[in-house]
Amino acid sequence: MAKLKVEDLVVAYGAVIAVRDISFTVEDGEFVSLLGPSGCGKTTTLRCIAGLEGSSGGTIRLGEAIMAADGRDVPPDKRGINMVFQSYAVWPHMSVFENVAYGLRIRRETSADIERKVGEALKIVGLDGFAGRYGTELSGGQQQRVALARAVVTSPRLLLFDEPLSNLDAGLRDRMRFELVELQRRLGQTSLYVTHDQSEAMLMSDRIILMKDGRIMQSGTPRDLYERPASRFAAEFIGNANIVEASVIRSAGDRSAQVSLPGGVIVAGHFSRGQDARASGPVLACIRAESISRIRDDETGANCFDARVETLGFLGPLVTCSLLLGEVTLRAELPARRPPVIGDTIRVRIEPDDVIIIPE
Ligand SMILES: Nc1ncnc2c1ncn2[C@@H]1O[C@H](COP(=O)(O)OP(=O)(O)OP(=O)(O)O)[C@@H](O)[C@H]1O
Repeated sequence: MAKLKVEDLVVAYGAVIAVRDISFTVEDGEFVSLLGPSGCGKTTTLRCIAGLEGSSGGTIRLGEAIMAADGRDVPPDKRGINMVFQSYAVWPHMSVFENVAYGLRIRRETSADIERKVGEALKIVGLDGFAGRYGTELSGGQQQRVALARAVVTSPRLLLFDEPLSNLDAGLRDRMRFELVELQRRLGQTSLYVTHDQSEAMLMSDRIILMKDGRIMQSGTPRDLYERPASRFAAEFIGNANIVEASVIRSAGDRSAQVSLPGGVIVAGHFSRGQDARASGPVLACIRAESISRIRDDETGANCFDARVETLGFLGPLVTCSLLLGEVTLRAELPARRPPVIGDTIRVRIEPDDVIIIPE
């Protein structure tokens, strides 16, 4: 296992620049996700690290070794990196045992070692007892486990995942997310994971690198990105955010300010990096659906408002509704136990700390 260091990486396909000068590290044993919308360059970055795509500029280091520099790339089979694909890529004409043993046979390991290592890898992924089955005799989830066993059996220095769970049905995908992280933690395997699914990245990652148009927009722990989005893009991509055009009118100390929204004033207590609670002017206020709570009709204080219920949808434990506050419509999620009715005026509160001010 080793630390991955990517510096100023550029990948161009002719005139199309897929990755624009990005830098990041994945520490030894860390699980990091590249997250972003379709076409943002995450798969290209991953494939370039694997050596399946050439770099056009920048450096990729794994531990002390240089994998790519100045457009010169080490071949994929010399990198000590394994990759798990969305398509499983399990060979149907080979048994599970042979699928997993393949990388060890290429390395000319002894039969005894192959037997032992394949046995251990199949046990790790919960497939002991399946060694003799063929690829065609396995479910999608089982095939994905074979792909995982094949990836870990050679103890690579780095594991790469390209949307490995997106072909599985919702229930199995949920289970495999937890299993995969549990496996990664147990093996202490340095891992880089590509996904466009924000909840998957939030659930699984030590750190998330959020990409857009070939660039890194923000990186940090899932909590950092959720609580301190640095841009409208980050606020909208991660979690349920209402984004409202606003203007800081008066500072209320170093860490909070009064902010005017269409039809009202709200106290904001959270300022994203680069935003100063003392500076006035146009900004965006980010209010997450789950930070709006219903209170008693007679409650007063900072950020207590009357709101008219305009739409309502049942989500099981919660109802999702649009609320008209002043002239602003906000999406809120409220407990379903005592649901409001469309047309009701209800009293709500928004914690000042849950109002995040981001650059316009
Ligand atoms: N072989 C190629 N030739 C030309 N352009 C390419 C090639 N592969 C990718 N691109 C372009 O590079 C950009 C980044 O693509 P990439 O596949 O890395 O995005 P992505 O974020 O992984 O998207 P997705 O989630 O849809 O796979 C896109 O604009 C894509 O059209």
